[in-house]
Amino acid sequence: MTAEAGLPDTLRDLPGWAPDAVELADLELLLAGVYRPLTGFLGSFDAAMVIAGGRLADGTPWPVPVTLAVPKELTAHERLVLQDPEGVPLAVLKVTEAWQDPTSQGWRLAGPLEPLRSPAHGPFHSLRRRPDELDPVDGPAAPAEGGRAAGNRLCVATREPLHRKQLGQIRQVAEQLGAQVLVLPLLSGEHDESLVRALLGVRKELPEGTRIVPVPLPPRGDHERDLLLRAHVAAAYGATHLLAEQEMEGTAIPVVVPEPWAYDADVEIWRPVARIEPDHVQAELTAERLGELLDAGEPVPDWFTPPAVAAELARARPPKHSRGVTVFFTGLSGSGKSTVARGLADALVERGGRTVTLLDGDVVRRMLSAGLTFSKADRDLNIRRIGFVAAEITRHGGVAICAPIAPYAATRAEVRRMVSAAGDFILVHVSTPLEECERRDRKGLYAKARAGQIPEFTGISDPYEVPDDADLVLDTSAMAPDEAVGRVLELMVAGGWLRTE
Ligand SMILES: Nc1ncnc2c1ncn2[C@@H]1O[C@H](COP(=O)(O)OS(=O)(=O)O)[C@@H](OP(=O)(O)O)[C@H]1O
Ligand SMILES: Nc1ncnc2c1ncn2[C@@H]1O[C@H](COP(=O)(O)OP(=O)(O)O)[C@@H](O)[C@H]1O
Repeated sequence: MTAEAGLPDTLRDLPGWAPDAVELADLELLLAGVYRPLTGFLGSFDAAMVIAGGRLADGTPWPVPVTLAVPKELTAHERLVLQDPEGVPLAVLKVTEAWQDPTSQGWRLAGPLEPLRSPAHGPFHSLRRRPDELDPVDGPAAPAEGGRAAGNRLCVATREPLHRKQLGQIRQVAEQLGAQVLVLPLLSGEHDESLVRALLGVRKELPEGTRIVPVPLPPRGDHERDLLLRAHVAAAYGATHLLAEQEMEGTAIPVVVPEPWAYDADVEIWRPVARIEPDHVQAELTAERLGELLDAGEPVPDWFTPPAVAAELARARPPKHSRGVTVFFTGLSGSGKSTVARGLADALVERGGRTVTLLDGDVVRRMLSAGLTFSKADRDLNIRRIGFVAAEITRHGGVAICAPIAPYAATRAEVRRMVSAAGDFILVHVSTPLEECERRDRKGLYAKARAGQIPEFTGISDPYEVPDDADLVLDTSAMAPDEAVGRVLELMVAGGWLRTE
């Protein structure tokens, strides 16, 4: 793969590489100066020091390894063009080190970056700002009661919408610090538009002059290091304080933990708990209860969150009966996947109210995956393709029914992750024993496999990893097809994906 035409001649012959989503976010932040003092991807020594002790090799605190994974073939080059997923060149990496990750053994490239152009798409791209594009904090805010510190900027870096409680807390802390507020919606690739819209929707509830600047910062899976990184990002954007839910030592700028607030149901107002009369009723809506309301399509109460936020919450997590869902059947050849999947698709179409797409194993092999073999690599690719299509169907609120063998647990888990980012996922293991499948031998394939005419035949000469995470297990040797379909429908009704008839 070489970089696209349109590049300066000197770069046109360089190899190109499209980093994954987290690396691209890192690239954008590196190029924008948000990750200063970092100017490129880390080498082995820096990465090891960061992982072990949260510091670069020169002792500078840095919380997360910012690294770039590449295939081994790309490790022999001195320069590499980094591209977005569509092949648009973003930067040139000047390779200073090719190294192998000691845990995964995967290859990494380190080195400084030379920007070519800024990544220029994604929802709300027009709101993005480099730190140097943000106005400096203008002097002291209009002085209120007594001496306020000059030039304070309070950063609220969030992956969640702000409800009435957080809005009250932010107003209180900003007032105490005399600070301008900077809200950084942290984009992770999932429901980003909803998050930004929900935050724009409450701008008028935030102190005047509040800025909202989306920043691509997917979570790293370690709460503490995530918070440390947020503090670095906030500092790069000129923040003097970071609002957080927990105290933390060693942050780039001080963390401010707001005092607890609650809803005083007697006077119908959110306020600091310390200011609520002891005999007044305090109300809260737990995350769990909020999820239940959204799943059931019930309104989120106005006392909890402004209507603009409630509307975005409902859009990001629609009621289950209209939320996209993938029903993924897995099992041996002849176990009954196609029969039950087809029966389920028919039953759903008959009930109405849902759009249904059936991605049967055999049909996919003729269409999406024509030409693929039954090697492990090709089976995995086949399942990933099915997962990609199912995730898109799910994202658009449809029901995707898939019925491949999908013999490998890790690949099924990958599909579960892809789909779950877009909606819901139900795994049905059609567990009909091999003897029964072989007895049925509808296509005569088992006989051929036993005769050695089909190498790598699942269950005979190729593995099938039995799922331990199935939401439903169906042994069709002991039930009629209608009953098997009925079981899946029951599960979908019980789970709220279908309304009771
Ligand atoms: N070697 C080998 N192993 C398993 N199956 C084989 C093989 N060769 C051909 N077939 C036929 O292909 C169907 C399975 O394709 P899948 O796409 O579902 O398989 S996989 O998920 O990619 O493993 C499967 O269809 P089903 O019987 O519907 O499962 C078989 O008919
Ligand atoms: N309860 C059942 N559910 C599904 N199939 C059944 C059942 N009982 C018998 N069968 C038969 O088993 C065979 C299963 O084939 P198929 O649905 O193509 O399986 P797969 O897609 O897993 O290869 C069909 O001939 C079907 O009629």
